[in-house]
Amino acid sequence: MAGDERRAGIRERWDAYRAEAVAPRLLIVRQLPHAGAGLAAALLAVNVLLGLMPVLFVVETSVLIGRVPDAVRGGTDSAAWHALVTAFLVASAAFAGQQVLAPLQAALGERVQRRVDGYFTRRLMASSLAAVGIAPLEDQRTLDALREASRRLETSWHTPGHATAGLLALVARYTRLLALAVLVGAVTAPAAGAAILGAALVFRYGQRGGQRKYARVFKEHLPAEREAAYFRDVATGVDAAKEIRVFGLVGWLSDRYRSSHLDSLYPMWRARRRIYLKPYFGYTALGLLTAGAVTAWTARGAAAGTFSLTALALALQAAVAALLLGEHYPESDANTQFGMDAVRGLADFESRLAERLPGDVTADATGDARGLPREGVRFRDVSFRYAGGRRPVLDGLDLVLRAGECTAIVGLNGAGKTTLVKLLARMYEPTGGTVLVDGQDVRTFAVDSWRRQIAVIFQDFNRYELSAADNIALGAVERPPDAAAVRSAAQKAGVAGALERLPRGYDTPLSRQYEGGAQLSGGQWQRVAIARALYALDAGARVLVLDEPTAALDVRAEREFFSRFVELTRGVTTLLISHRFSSVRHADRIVVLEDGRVAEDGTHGELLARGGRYAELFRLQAERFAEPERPGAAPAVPAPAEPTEDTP
Ligand SMILES: Nc1ncnc2c1ncn2[C@@H]1O[C@H](COP(=O)(O)OP(=O)(O)OP(=O)(O)O)[C@@H](O)[C@H]1O
Repeated sequence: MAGDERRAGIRERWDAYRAEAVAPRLLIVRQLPHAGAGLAAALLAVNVLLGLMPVLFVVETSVLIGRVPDAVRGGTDSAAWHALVTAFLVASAAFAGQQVLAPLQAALGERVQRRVDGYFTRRLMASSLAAVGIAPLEDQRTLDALREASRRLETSWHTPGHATAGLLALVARYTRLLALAVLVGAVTAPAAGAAILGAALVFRYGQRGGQRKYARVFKEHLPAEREAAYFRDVATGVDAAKEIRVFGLVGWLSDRYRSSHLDSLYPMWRARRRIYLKPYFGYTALGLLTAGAVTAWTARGAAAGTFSLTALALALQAAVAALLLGEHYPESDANTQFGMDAVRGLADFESRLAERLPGDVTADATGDARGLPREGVRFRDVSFRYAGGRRPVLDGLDLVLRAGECTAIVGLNGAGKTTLVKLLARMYEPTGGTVLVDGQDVRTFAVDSWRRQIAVIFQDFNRYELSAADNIALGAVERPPDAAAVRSAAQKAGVAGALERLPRGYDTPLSRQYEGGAQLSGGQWQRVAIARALYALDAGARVLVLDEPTAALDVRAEREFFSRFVELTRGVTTLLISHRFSSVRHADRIVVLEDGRVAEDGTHGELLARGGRYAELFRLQAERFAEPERPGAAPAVPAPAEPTEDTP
């Protein structure tokens, strides 16, 4: 019974060791082909030679010592003297070879590292972009795996490439250890060689196994470290620079950084002492004992006259050099440990993506959506709940977006308006119900084909650090670059003048990070985003989605945009989301979203006449604009941009 338990315990420990130490190493070995067979073979050969050179040095210096008495006796013209010189030259060559090979090992290792990291980065990008929807990229465990995979590449430190080169560098160390142990075994006694090898390996296990345990602790305290990194980034970045100063956050930020940094460091220091310090005494005692025993053995042989001078020098040098190999290998250990974690992170990330998470989008359909919708898009009994969400955001939603019409959606914050857009653009799959395009399930179309029919300006649209022209042309990358279409879209969005006045016109990078780059205002950026959507329309998109398209525009610019809205969206199926009722009233139809479904539906006039939710919200906003802030004071905000004949 006790034997069974012991066996089960050993098996369990072996399984854990295999999962933690063996499997990741095999993963790294599998990266080798990405370094190129020739380069990997060259580095392997250099490492073998680099392992053998110090052994040759030990042998030749021992031979040299052994030849000294005869050479001294024979004089400088004797054969013994020439033999001494030959041993000296070979030892020097071995030493010089080591000096030449070490930088070569570093240079080839760096090439291996760069190639493997290049491959790894491409694979990481491809895997991230392979997610058809965005649900997997919002899952916490998937994100953690992605962070683990990308963190090392961001810092270019302990990357998968470093791990691959580090693993090959171990060949040099172990070749040397093995050869030295063989020498001790051959010269002193096989048992002495085995003892030296065993002691060095136990020492190594203490070092490398300690590193593994330390990496485990490091991972456990990653959240505190991540928090510290966040505070550091906020303090050193430009995004929060204004608020930090205005709210006087400088001292607070430094304190928070310091406390979270120390929170992550203290337990690691404690763990380091526990993992390395105590066992260190045990390993050192074992090393000293082994070295003492082998030395005594060798000395006894020498005293008995069974050892030549060469053998004595060889045995002592080899034993000491072998025992020293039980140390930490700076060129390998941290690199393999943390680089392996990155490789494992990518493997985990890819397998998480392969699992279908709730809300994930299927991409196997091949239907062609070109030219659709001709009749309209229908949300039929659609429900949606975010992964981990407590309540559904959409709950049995029935809504038709008629082709060629503009439908506006209004609703309170969090009503699910943007979620509806994300379902339309197939960022998620509904958890219930169906989205139909001209009566056909949207899932029967190839995702790309359907997305090409949609031009969206998201509320949190992207500001690409690219030229102004590229920022607009990204609306339809499948179309060959068309400068005239870019200018026309900018013109329609009312931003052409501002872009032409930039230092290099449309070629100006829209970021101060680049030389000659320019920074646009919030409103100008929004117009660039509108231009991007209009460019997509020009390229053939049939559905225009505007999620708060004028939130950053001044009143006059908003008015100007909507005065041309009908002309810009003629014949286009448009979905407009806005909290500004002065914008919404331009729509052919207005839908009020509440509790995950349509609460009201009609034209502006109809909804006002009904006196329901829309009328209530409209009135609230109109009063906000119409009422002076203080009795007798002028209105703080300009009056609504549109005529107010319908305003009660
Ligand atoms: N990625 C997400 N994961 C989990 N919950 C989310 C996610 N995105 C939005 N939600 C939640 O879904 C609800 C609806 O959000 P949505 O952005 O669709 O609202 P909205 O009507 O567009 O709001 P607003 O008017 O403030 O822009 C909110 O309660 C929000 O917290």
